[in-house]
Amino acid sequence: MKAILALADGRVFYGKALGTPGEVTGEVVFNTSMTGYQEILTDPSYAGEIVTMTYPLIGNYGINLEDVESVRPHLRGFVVKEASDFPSNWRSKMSLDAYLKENGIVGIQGIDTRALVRHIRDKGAQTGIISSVDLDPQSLVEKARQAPSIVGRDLVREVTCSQPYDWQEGAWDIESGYRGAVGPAKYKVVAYDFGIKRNILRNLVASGCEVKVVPADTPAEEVLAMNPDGVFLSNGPGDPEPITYAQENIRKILGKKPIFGICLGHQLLSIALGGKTYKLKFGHRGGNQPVRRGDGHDVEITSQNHGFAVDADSIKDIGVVSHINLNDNTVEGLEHKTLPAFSVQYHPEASPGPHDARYLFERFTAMMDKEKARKA
Ligand SMILES: NC(=O)CC[C@H](N)C(=O)O
Repeated sequence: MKAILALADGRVFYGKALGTPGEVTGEVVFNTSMTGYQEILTDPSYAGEIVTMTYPLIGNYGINLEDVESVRPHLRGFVVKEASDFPSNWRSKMSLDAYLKENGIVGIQGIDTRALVRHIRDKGAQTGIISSVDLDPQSLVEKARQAPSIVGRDLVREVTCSQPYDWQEGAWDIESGYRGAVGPAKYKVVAYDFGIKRNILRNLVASGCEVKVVPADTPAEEVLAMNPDGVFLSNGPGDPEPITYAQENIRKILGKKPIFGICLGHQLLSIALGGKTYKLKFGHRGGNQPVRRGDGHDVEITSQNHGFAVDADSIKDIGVVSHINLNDNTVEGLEHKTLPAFSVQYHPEASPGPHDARYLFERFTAMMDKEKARKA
């Protein structure tokens, strides 16, 4: 079945339908990871986005039931050069195409993804449309132009949980799968779910935390009444600016409990501190983003997925920029100058991606230890 990907600026790509036939609009972005497509599909941060994989063959190890970051795929559409019809892996349960169909995700394959990515890098990420039901390029470009932009929209409400819940799953092991906690929990953590990835929760459990996940709009008073040792701010989709309720809650928790934020959580913490965010030209999405730690020569290779960033100047009076992206010198981490609060723009839980930054979970537990000792 034929399919078309059309961009709002008029560029059109002709390919074949992948997954569910239909039509979707979203912000067209690209991810340079060579593997990890299951984690990418199920990362709620991709809500509202049409994700293009730059690696040319996707789906070759199939779909298993374990490598998921949430219950279902959240991205709007999926673009690949070639989807493998012959997955091969001991854990594989179905093909990529079957999984996309089962979850109602519209995709396209067989287009020149290199040309698409060069176009996005030159012109910037923009709204696009995938369709296998309307094959008129002009009509599709027009629909892409009419579709809502990702800027200024609250996408968090679409992905956050509706009720609080406890999380118990820990790290994965090749022999036994996901394990529970390794010993009795030392820390009580409340995690704000702005679109949380499961591997963050697993890392918290593996670091000795008992975790309660709460909906994105849970009032700070309720969180403080649970008397946690620390509060975690999760990743999530879209523009951080319109998520004002979260910024207000963070302001109320700041200084009362240690805070650790990842990605959207980092952006929300920065805004809560008086900082500003802006939209990057085409974002950072992939598993090999180089990040410099501190002022020295320590470099981490990191997993990233973000289209917005924190303006360095806007936070210089309240925070120290702890990490910098070496590709474009953008802010990748922030530490409050006086209060126990820090955050990173990238993904230390590394799902998918390298594990260089796992130490940040220990930094959080060390911060909670210090606070406990100070209050004892
Ligand atoms: N992974 C994330 O949390 C992404 C944060 C935000 N939605 C951005 O695109 O910048």
